Amino acid sequence: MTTFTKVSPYANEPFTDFNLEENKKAMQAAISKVKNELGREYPLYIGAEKVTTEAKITSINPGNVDEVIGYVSKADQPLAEKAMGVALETFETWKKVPARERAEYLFKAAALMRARKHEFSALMLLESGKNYVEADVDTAEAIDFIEFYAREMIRLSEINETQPLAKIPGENNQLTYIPLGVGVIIPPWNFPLAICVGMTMAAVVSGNTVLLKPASTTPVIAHKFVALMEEVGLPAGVINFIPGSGAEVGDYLTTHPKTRFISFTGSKEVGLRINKLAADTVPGQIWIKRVIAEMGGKDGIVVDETADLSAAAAAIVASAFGFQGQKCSAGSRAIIVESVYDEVVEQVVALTNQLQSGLPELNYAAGPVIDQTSYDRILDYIEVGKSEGTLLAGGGKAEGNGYYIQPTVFGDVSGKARIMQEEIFGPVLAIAKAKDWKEAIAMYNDTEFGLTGSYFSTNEDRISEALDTVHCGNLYINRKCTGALVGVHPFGGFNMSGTDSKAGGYDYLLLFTQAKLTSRKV
Ligand SMILES: NC(=O)c1ccc[n+]([C@@H]2O[C@H](COP(=O)([O-])OP(=O)(O)OC[C@H]3O[C@@H](n4cnc5c(N)ncnc54)[C@H](O)[C@@H]3O)[C@@H](O)[C@H]2O)c1
Ligand SMILES: N[C@@H](CCC=O)C(=O)O
Repeated sequence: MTTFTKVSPYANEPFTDFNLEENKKAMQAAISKVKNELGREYPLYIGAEKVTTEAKITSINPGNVDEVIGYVSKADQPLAEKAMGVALETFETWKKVPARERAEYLFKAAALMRARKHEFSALMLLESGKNYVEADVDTAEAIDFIEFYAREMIRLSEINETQPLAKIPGENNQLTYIPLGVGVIIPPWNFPLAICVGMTMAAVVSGNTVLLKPASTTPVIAHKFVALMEEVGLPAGVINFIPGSGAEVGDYLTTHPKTRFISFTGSKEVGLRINKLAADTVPGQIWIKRVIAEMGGKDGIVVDETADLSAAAAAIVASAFGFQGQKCSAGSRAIIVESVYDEVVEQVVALTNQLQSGLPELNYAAGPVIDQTSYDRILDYIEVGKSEGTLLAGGGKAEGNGYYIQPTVFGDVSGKARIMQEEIFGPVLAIAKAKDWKEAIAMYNDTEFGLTGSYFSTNEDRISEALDTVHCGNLYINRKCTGALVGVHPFGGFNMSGTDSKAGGYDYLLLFTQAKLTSRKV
């Protein structure tokens, strides 16, 4: 590669306005195109080899369970081992590719993804059950991650100029950020493009090679991204695509002596397991594995009596039910000061009752949840909720040939109730009453998680105290607790929400590098 893209200042990818008929039509056309391509087979990528296995993951549309999205080959341990060998070998050449050249592959990928934006969103919508806006936001975030990390790698490679070391006579000192080695990338299904792309690209642009094991419910959209990277000419073996069972392939690679780092986003249970397994050294291992683990949340919105109550109610509903509550940032709790409790709850219930369930491709506000396991778990939690609070909206299954659940609201829930403490990861909102704003903040802080939170108030002294005392990685004032933007709201949580890696922030790439100091006598 010789000619480089001119690098403009980073800016977020704009969202599509689906109120405009032309944009709605463009998305519908993309859905029709993608539907014509459903049911294909997809291979593993191990270096330059495309491997087809007999065992397959069948990916289905959660909103219409008779529709197969695709059949994806499935890696086992011998194939994972083969991919590890290729990734190790490729690392020896990839780590020597200059940072600017590595970034160039990302700029090309971002341009191509932007040109095919609705196609990516349409496939994601069919495979994961997102509506138009949610899918569009996910694709925009994927583009943002690519653009942002490409620029970040360039910045990091020039850091000697931007952050010079203190000078002493007789020495020339330099600090450079070099890659780690082979990493295992394990994304979740709920941001099946953005998080998969962000985690993979951060590792790769930093000079590492990776084994990408996508979530088993959304492997086809992950494949589309891997195929895009092949199209832009990323050398074979830099990204090895190995869908497979988390327990089988995941555990194998987590405990592998040559695994240098594991970048995981998913549930607390799996994150803690990876952290534990990775901490044990095995014969042949000469490093401490680095684990980046972004996990679950029990996020909440606190409303005091001085707040704009209508804005608070709208934010509660958007945060609780966007993508059916299947976001780590979902506001699954609301804690409201008693003097305005009834008024806010009344508005929340009215707004929730307006959310209609139906097929994502017809752009209903409320779509399906991801699979049978989630569906059963969420319905079980709804039954728990019926004994822990007052059912105010929803409360069971919704119509449709898929995993549809009514947006559900429980009121008068105690802070210690299971539905106030445990991540449900579905369209279930628990509301609690607090005697005053201080008690409300204390209730917000009383969980093992600490990912996102919002505080609604117009009182500056309280806002100032909330900024200090609400303990979470992403705290928002007078707005919803979902929707972090790359480069604007670096994202990651405290406590059992993970390692607070701050994806989309200026520290993120440091997690995929090690700093080397060289000192030369002159
Ligand atoms: N903090 C964040 O930034 C963030 C972002 C998105 C989702 N999440 C969390 O992710 C969860 C939902 O996603 P999910 O259902 O895909 O989570 P999950 O933990 O079930 O799975 C995540 C990934 O881990 C893999 N996996 C499963 N067992 C494994 C093992 N033993 N070893 C290695 N990998 C294994 C899965 O196949 C998948 O690819 C929620 O808890 C949500 O809050 C967190
Ligand atoms: N970054 C996303 C959440 C990612 C997890 O699911 C948000 O801010 O809403």
